[in-house]
Amino acid sequence: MVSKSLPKLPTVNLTLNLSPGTSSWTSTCNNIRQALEEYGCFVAVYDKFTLDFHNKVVDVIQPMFDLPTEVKARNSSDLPYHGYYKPGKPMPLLESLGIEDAAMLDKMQSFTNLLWPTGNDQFCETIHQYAKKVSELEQLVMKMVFETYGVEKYLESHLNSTTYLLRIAKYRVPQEDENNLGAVGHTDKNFITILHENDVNGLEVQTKNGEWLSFESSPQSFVVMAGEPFLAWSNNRIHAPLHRVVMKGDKPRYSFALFSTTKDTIETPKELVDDEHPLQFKPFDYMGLLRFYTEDVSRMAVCTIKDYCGV
Ligand SMILES: O=C(O)CCC(=O)C(=O)O
Ligand SMILES: [Fe+2]
Repeated sequence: MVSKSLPKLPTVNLTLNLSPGTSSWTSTCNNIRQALEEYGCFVAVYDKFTLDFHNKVVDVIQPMFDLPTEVKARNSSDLPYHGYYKPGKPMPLLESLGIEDAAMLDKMQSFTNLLWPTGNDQFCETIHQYAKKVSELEQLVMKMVFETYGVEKYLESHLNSTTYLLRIAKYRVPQEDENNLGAVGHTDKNFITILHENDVNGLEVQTKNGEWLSFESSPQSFVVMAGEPFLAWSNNRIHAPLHRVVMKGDKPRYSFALFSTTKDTIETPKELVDDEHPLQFKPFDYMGLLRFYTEDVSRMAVCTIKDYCGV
C-alpha cells in the first residue's frame, strides 16, 4: 500500500452567490490565489452541481466502459493523450476516453454516435451538461485569478482561445498481488484541470515539501489544479503540483478531468514582470509543449517547462 490516511487539500467555497465587487468575492479571489501559489490546487465546493446530477453523471458513464474494446478504440485522436487509453503498462488499472469540446453539443453528439451508432441521448445530454457546468466553473476561477493579479484586461481573449478536453476514466480495483497505483505521479501539461470523482477516493497531490495530501470526494467537490503552462503564465508564482492516483476501496473509481488549454501563444502578462520578478519564460504554444513532452516521456513525471521555454 502506498499510503493510508493523509491530510487534506485546501478548500474554497464557491457556493456563495458570488458577485464581483463584493467583499466575499475579493476574499475568495485571494484564497484561490493563495491556494494556487502554495499548493497549485484547491477543492472547489460548487453548488451549481446537485447530488442528483452527480449520480446521473456517474451512472451514464459506467456502460461506456462495458462496450467492446474495438468500439472504445474508435475514440482516436491525432493528438497524444486525447483518445482512448486502454489498460496496460505502466498503468494497468486505468482506462479512459477523451472527448474534445464536450461542452459543444455537436461535438458531444459526434462522440456519442461513434460509440453508439443508434444513439444514446441520455449519455450525450448528461455529459454535455456536465462539461458545460464544469467549464463555467473553470471560467469563474480564471476570472478570479486574472482579477487578483490585476490582469483582467487579458481575460476575454484568454477565454476566447480556451479549448477543453473532457477525459473520463475508470480505475479498476487492483488484484491482491497487484500494486494499487492507479496513475503514476505527474504534473499536468495543460493550463488548468478540474477533477471530479465518484465516491471512491484516490487522488493525491504532493505539497512543496514532499507530503502527499488526499482528496476526499463529495458530489459537489472539484479539484482545481494548475498545470505547467499556468505556472509559466504566472511567471512562476503558481505552483504546478505533482499528483497521482492511489486506489483505495473495493469498487471501481470513476473520474472526470476537464483539461483546459489555449489555442493562442501563452505569454506572461507584462504586469507580472518587474525587478523582483524578472521574466522567467519565453512565449510558447501548447502544441509545441505537448510535442516536447511526448518526445521523451520521462519529461511527463516532473515539472520540466523550464527546459522547454525557460529564459
Ligand atoms: O483520475 C484522476 O483523478 C487524476 C487524473 C489525472 O491526473 C490526469 O488525467 O492528468
Ligand atoms: Fe493529472
